[in-house]
Amino acid sequence: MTGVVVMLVLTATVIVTLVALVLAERDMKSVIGDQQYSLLSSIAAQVDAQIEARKVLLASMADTIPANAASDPAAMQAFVDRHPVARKQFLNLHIFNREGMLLHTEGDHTSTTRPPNPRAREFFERAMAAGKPVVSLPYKSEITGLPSIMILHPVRDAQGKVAMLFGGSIDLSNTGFLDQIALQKPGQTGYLFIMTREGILLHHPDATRLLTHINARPGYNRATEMALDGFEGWVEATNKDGSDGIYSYKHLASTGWIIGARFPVDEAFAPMIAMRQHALLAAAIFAAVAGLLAWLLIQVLLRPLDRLHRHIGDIRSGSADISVLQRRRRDEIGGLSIAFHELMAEREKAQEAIRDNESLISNILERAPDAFVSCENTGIVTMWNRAAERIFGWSGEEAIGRDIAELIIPPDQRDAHRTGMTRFAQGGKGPMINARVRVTALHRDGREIPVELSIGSLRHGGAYYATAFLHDITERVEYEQKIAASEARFKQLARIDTLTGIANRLVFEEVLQQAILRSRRHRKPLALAYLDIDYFKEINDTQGHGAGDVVLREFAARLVASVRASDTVARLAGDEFVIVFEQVANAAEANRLAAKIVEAVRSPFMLDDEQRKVTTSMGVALHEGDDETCGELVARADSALYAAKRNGRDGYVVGD
Ligand SMILES: Nc1nc2c(ncn2[C@@H]2O[C@H](COP(=O)(O)OP(=O)(O)OP(=O)(O)O)[C@@H](O)[C@H]2O)c(=O)[nH]1
Repeated sequence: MTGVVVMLVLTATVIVTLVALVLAERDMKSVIGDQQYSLLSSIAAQVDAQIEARKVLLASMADTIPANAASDPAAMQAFVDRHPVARKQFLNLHIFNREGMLLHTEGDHTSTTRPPNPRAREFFERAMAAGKPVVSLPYKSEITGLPSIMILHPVRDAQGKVAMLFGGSIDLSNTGFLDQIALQKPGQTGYLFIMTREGILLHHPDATRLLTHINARPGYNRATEMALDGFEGWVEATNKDGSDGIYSYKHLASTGWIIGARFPVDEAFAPMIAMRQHALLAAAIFAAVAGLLAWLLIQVLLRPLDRLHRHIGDIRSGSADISVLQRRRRDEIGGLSIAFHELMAEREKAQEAIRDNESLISNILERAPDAFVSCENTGIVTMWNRAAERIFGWSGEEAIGRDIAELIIPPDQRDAHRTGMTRFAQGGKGPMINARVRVTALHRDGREIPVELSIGSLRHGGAYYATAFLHDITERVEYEQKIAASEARFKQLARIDTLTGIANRLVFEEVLQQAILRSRRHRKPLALAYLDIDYFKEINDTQGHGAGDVVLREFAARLVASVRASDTVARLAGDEFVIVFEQVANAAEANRLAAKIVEAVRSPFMLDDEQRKVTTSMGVALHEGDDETCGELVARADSALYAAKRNGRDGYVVGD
């Protein structure tokens, strides 16, 4: 954070400095340009003044020039000698006739009578027409070979007619005419130059370019084009060598020439660049100092926060308790300490509650009546309570850290167990999770124990655990087995007549129904016999109920012994019995069977070592595959029985 603050201070300082520099440089450039143009205007005024002064000088001399000066060199010489100033101001003084023929030259004492060239001719005519001094176009001096100009003044005779032309030539390089200009060049590397409005250079630091056109060099300079178009003022432009400069242009009032100045940007802005470097350096130093101060300030401000941080670390490591927090401070740190103290106090309380809960849960699990086992998803046991020790025979110490499969899973179930654990480890729940199932577990001694298993899954500390309650149901299974055996006996009992041991009414009804169906299917008749012991009540009454029971048992036994195994003998109630004969060929066979049974009963019964004659009456009904119901068949057999009774008992009747 401190670094961020320092960086912010540094960045802000640099940005402010750069913005200030950009604004200052823009203003400074404007100042330099304006200054440059002012200087140039002043120089232009000086040049104008120099030309005007020479014009005036020439005019004043022309007024006093001797009339014979053109024809008498001595007179001309004497005249010039009387004007030493003119000798200094002009390279040569000349006298021309009206046709432009040079009549006399003073200075180098050479003379020529050559007629003027067309350009000179035009210049002479202009001078004569003007009637006042005029300045020539620049030309190359025949004497010096240097750029020169000439001021020409018409000289009039007594009649006011132009008698001759008086001229003074000026060497633009050597007469000191422009020396002052050169001295006022901008900076060290800047320079001044003069060109005609057509672009012919009259003055330039590069002497080879004199009297050549400014655009004789290939390339383009926007400032030059602007100047040739009449621009006055200053402008920033790139020259033909690719170098930037500030260009100023001013037109001379006297000649229309353009005086220009070039000030290279490198030099013009050198102070500004230096100032920029100084400013940036100063800004950097300022920023560094400000950043350092900010850092120190932050350190001081953060010291209490550091202390708080240290205290929190001590509290976390356990080397201090929450009382070390400085809650008396009346600042933000104090507020933070109070809030943190409260938070820690609440946390400690919550942790204590969690510990209590964990201890309670641990105790509950440890003392649970059922075995509680937890294991990692690899099967390694992590918890094993007392009930697990008791039920499976392994102590907690022995079991924890071992594979649950080795401890309690019967060998034939281990493959299935491992498949389930692998699926659990891969995140799948499997059908066993959250289900209550009855399985077999293994005791340490090899016994298989039936258990009721409830498996759950638990995520703790980023890992998944399988948890299981195993309830030993050995006693329940034994009890259930006993109940099942008892119930089986009770069915059995429900289907047997307890006194005689033969089928009861329930079985009879089932058997009859099935027999009728079979009879219809196989188209074989069946016979139903309905029997009743004759005068049975009398036996009970005379010899007691026990003797009656003996008769009933013996009677049933004789019936069973008299029929085929596929036939069914049942006692309906009291002394009433029935026999279902399956696959009876016809009524004749039914008669034969009935006779055989009646005969079998006739043999005396042994009651209390006494013989007693017992007889039975029997009604038989034949069923031959029609739609007759069980009830209808029984009713027919019953009425046949009554018919037998009516016939005097101890006999049978086979019904229609
Ligand atoms: N000892 C004994 N007697 C029974 C039992 N069930 C019914 N009885 C008796 O059997 C007798 C049946 O008599 P009935 O069949 O009505 O009359 P019966 O004396 O046999 O006369 P008929 O049938 O007309 O020859 C009744 O006295 C019943 O109390 C039993 O399980 N044991």
